Amino acid sequence: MVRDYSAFLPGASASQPSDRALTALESLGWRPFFAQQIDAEALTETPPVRVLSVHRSGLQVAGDGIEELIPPGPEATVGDWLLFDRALPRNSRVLDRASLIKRRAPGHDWQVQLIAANIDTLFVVTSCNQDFNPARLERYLALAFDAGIEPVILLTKTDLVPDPAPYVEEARGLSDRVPVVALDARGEAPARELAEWCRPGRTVAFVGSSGVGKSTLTNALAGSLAIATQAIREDDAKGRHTTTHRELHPVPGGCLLLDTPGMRELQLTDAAAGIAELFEDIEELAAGCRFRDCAHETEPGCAVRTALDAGQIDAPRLARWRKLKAEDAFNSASLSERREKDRAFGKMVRGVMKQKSRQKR
Ligand SMILES: Nc1nc2c(ncn2[C@@H]2O[C@H](COP(=O)(O)OP(=O)(O)OP(=O)(O)O)[C@@H](O)[C@H]2O)c(=O)[nH]1
Ligand SMILES: [Zn+2]
Repeated sequence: MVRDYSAFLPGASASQPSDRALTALESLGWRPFFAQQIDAEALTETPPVRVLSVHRSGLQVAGDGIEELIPPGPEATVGDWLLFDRALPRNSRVLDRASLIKRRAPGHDWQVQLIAANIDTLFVVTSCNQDFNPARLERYLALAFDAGIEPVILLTKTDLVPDPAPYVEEARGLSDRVPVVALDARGEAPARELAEWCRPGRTVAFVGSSGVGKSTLTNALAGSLAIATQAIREDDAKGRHTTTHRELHPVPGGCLLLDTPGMRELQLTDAAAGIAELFEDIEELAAGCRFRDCAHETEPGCAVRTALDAGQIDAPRLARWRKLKAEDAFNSASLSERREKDRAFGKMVRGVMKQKSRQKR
């Protein structure tokens, strides 16, 4: 079949998607950022498909008239765009990502795991009660910034407090770049209040602690769509039937909702850029300290302490910045240490092999 992909070529997006009905690809999140990475010929030869979920048996993908299970091979995660190679599916190329969430693998293995790609909005969810914790919110915000995603803070359970205003105020104080929405997650409010971010073709996800209302919000957006039980049957590479769960859900008439187990318990990995963005003011001050490695404690000429003493920055916020920096340094150091160890091990193995081959001669 010949398809007209001209609308996806660079420069062809003069009309905003909202002016007209979205094409099949656009409803899956396709936009100029991805189209710009390929030429028209590649578009017809290797049609773009989006990864809906990742399984041991492969990648569940969807495109314009395409629903396939690609065998394991491409280093992709849920939300990724691939150029589907029909002849050699495992060679399908992963397109550059607009955003990427990764994390340190759980346990004592320091490997980086890809969690989700191409999310547009990350809703950082907390409730107006004891779950509300500025340090945890900042951790998620830094992670979002680091991943290249615009975060939005969502305060749920407003119906359970006499006045949600103090929570809203504190959340607003975390960053002037992050919108804050407070609502009752049950009922009509989410569809209405989140419409700005949940437009067709946009990809959104919820993060937050257990019990804050992520499933409730998901159901509120998805309406009758029972996401938790939405299983798909597929044949794996060996023709066996498997039942899997889709993790990227097209919401009828709306956005794409990314709901994957990996989004829970996220840790910071190499998130220095995100922390720097969130604490821009403190980082700027720190750049003015006399010593480059200033710990902002007792060093002379410390611009951070001066600002603190002058009441220009908030002491608890400074403490949280320090903790996030320390945590990120620890995680990142562990990664590079591991790489260092791997190199040393590789060198040792090569040394032994050389010796052996010499002995054989
Ligand atoms: N009153 C009220 N209850 C809410 C609100 N949001 C969620 N709940 C309730 O809080 C409980 C937990 O909500 P969930 O949506 O399951 O929370 P979750 O974040 O998905 O939790 P996990 O699945 O454990 O990660 C449920 O009983 C919800 O009905 C809200 O805004 N107001
Ligand atoms: Zn200092």
